[in-house]
Amino acid sequence: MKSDAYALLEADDLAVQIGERWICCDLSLRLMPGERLVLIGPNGAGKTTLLHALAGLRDVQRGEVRLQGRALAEWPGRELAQVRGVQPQSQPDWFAATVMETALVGRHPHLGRWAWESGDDVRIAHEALICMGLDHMGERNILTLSGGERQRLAIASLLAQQPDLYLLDEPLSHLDLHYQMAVLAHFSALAQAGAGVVMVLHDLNLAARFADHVVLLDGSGKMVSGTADEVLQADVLSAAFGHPLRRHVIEGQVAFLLE
Ligand SMILES: Nc1ncnc2c1ncn2[C@@H]1O[C@H](COP(=O)(O)OP(=O)(O)OP(=O)(O)O)[C@@H](O)[C@H]1O
Repeated sequence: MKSDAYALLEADDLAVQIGERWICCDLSLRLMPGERLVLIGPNGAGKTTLLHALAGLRDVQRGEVRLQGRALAEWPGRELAQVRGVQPQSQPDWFAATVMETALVGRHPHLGRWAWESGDDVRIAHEALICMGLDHMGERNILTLSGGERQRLAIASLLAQQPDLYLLDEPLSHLDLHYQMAVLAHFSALAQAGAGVVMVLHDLNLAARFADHVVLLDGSGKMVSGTADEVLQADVLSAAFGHPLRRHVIEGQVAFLLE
């Protein structure tokens, strides 16, 4: 990744362990505003763990992660939440709330300590709901939403947060084809406008289409990191996933076929 100018997210010589297992041992990366990094790898390889380490949600065994040049550990929680947003893999709902109330949660890092949401906050949350096709459901109880609708609401809450860096853990899960493309196109547009995007994806074809950089974790503590073109090669992926793949370019788009 580029090394000049100001980096949104940087990791130096990062080593991350979970239980007895090493997820990665010497990961260095530099994500500039406008760039999209995709994490791929087999089940259990450590993508969520690495995403959480990059988000500052878990300790690392060695190395440092910096956001806008400042170590994650040095960010006060509220300021951190204004600058980096995380969409977790799943969000269990224990209590009833409306769709609009849940979208407005994304605004909380921007509110004063005792302040209520302003008209601007409601407008931003409403725009996020429009973006995810949920604006007609603002008063619905979230416990009545389908899996895909709940996922779109989680993304709407994150959009309402308006951070500079988005970290997305399987943002496409439960989504139909239309919303898979809509979500990836929207985050790409945010990147074009200067945001940084890190996302865990399982679909290699979509990774090829929407990644600038890729980190592949193979599940044994080894990883391959580079541009999308460097990492998304049939031999590399076949070895990591333990299944032979062929890479084709169809009408200008990379497509992987399973053998
Ligand atoms: N607290 C824990 N103690 C030990 N091992 C754990 C713990 N939490 C998770 N793991 C293991 O760490 C590994 C990495 O988990 P992680 O969720 O990061 O993988 P992943 O690549 O995101 O997987 P998936 O594609 O299935 O979502 C898994 O093998 C998981 O079982």
